[in-house]
Amino acid sequence: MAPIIIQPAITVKTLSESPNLKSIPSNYDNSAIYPSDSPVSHPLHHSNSIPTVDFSLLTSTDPHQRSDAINCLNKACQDWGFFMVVNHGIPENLMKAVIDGTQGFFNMTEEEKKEFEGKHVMDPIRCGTSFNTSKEKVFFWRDYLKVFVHPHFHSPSKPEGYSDIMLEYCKKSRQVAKELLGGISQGLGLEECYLEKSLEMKKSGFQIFIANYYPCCPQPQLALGMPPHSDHGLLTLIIQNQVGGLQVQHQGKWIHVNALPNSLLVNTGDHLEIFSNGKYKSNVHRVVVNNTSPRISVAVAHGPSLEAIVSPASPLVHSESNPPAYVPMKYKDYMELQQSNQLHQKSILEQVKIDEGN
Ligand SMILES: O=C(O)CCC(=O)C(=O)O
Ligand SMILES: [Fe+2]
Repeated sequence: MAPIIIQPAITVKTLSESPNLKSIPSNYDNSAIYPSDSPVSHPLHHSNSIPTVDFSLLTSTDPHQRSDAINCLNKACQDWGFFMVVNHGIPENLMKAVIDGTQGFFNMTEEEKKEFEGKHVMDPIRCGTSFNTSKEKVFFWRDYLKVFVHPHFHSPSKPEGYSDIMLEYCKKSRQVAKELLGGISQGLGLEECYLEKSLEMKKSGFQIFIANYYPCCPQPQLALGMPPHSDHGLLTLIIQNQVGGLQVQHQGKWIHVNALPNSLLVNTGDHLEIFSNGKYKSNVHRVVVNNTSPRISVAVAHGPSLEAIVSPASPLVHSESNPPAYVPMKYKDYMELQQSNQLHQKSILEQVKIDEGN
């Protein structure tokens, strides 16, 4: 049985709404563990600009347009592990409905939300605060709802209409992820469907819907919404309520993400790093909070089948010139390990990495 998560008595949203809250409780003060480090760059000048992938070119019938888009996508995976997708075809009103429905979910009373709390890290629906309060001494300024949505669709029964919106959005998001992964597969020199086939994604690819609520924080410089971490899986697609806070690590610097309206933000995950044998490093990102506007984000992670044993793709490894750099591991075991521990940098990926020189 997967480990149990014990939740704090109240959510951070309720805590943030306490009258006259001027400072944060010491168990939310992350400044000793994560001291403010290097200055954060706003991507204004060219070298810092976050890559943008035009999805309409990737799906174009013109082979030149498609091949340019594939090059752009693969360069983004190699240089950043993070990119924005525009012209993705997911309707604006559906994206807005997802954010509004998520607001509705977190607006429910503590008692109503308790019903969806879940107990174990592999429960298909669970909401809570921080990341893993059973393991953390200091909590993050974040409430979450995590729902397994593929191959079996789950959803909380409240608020009304949320489930239908989630279903529609997750379907569309899966389609976008499939096209991106096809382009990535080709960019790695493989057939378009190689990745999808070898990781058994078509029927049983795992998809998880993660809704995040970062309330206003009276001392944002001391708190952290999410610590530096990489995601499990292959690609995470993120949308937000136009309030910034996501920062990505690039060439040793934190870059603040200014998302284009209606764009999708995409992170490459640990399993793309493993599959590509380290060519595409999973992106490290974090979330900072502010004292003026609550931030809502919805991150949908797309991974292999939970039963797939993920290892570097065999056509990409050569015993002498490019030996496998990661130990094969079942995706389900990897995910359970990540969710059962503290979230920190790439600590789980380090455990499957084969040390150079061994
Ligand atoms: O809130 C965000 O923008 C990112 C959330 C995130 O990194 C995650 O849920 O893994
Ligand atoms: Fe993440």
